[in-house]
Amino acid sequence: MRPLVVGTRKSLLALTQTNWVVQRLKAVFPELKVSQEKIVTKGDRILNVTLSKVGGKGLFVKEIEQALLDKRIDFAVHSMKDMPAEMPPGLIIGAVPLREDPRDCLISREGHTLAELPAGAIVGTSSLRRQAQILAERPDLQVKPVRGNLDTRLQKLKAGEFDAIILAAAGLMRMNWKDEVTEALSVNTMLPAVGQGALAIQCREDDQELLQLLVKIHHEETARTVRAERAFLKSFQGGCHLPLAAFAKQVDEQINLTGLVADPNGKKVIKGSITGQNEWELGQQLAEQLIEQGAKQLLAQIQKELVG
Ligand SMILES: NCc1[nH]cc(CCC(=O)O)c1CC(=O)O
Repeated sequence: MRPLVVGTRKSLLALTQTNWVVQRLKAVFPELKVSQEKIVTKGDRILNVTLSKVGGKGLFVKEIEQALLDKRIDFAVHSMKDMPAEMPPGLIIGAVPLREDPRDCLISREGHTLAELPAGAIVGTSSLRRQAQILAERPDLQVKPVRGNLDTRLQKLKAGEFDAIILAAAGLMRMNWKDEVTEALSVNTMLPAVGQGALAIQCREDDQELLQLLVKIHHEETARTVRAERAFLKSFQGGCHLPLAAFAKQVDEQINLTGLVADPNGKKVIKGSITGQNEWELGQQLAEQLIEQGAKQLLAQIQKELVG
């Protein structure tokens, strides 16, 4: 095998995820040589701006995809949830490793769970998906935006800017920060983002040599569940940063997919579930089910408010 170059963002989480994948490859192929190329993405350069105002998804992957197409790098490790529904021609997700904990976690300064937070407490999140579900459960709380990398957000919490923040369990686990977690929120209370907790290893679709290595760290059950979630996302042309959530699990050979579209203030939540075999059909059918309940109009209205 030729020496490989892996492209990565330079955030602590991106580096940790990339190293995890490289270690797993090296465990299977001890002779493998992999060097690292750090890439600064638009999302990294504008960390102080609310993502929903600048177009959301895709911000963290564009420059990396260009480096793949230019052959400056051979593969890249992304958080699946940062991947837009569509991918540029010539690139594919070559492997999806075993998913980490898909849940969201509450981290509160004084150790209060979501149910225990006092009325009026300030919860930091810039995700409309998290905001909507928190306010649906606890309309008496306040939500304030928070940006920055995981480490920055934890610092802001400790500095007293918020009473609690919400972060993906997966990031905290991978960083070895699970002791920070006050409460892992059930997927019933807080339906995760599409692909949350999973990684996407992206490469050129004609790189057979590399694809043969990547199958060794592929986890098909994770890939199936994520396909169902991404099919749901794609049905809403969901490139954007909207209050949309989906989570799938495999039960026996069946996939059970739950999806949600909500109003950012949590007053309206459209939610449904579906079970079946074919991931793409499930995602589309569930989307149709929610569209019949008004999901399209709700998203269109939110999009208008974000742009306006
Ligand atoms: N939005 C940024 C982002 N992208 C992936 C993760 C965490 C890891 C994952 O979900 O796979 C995070 C941080 C967070 O949302 O708390």
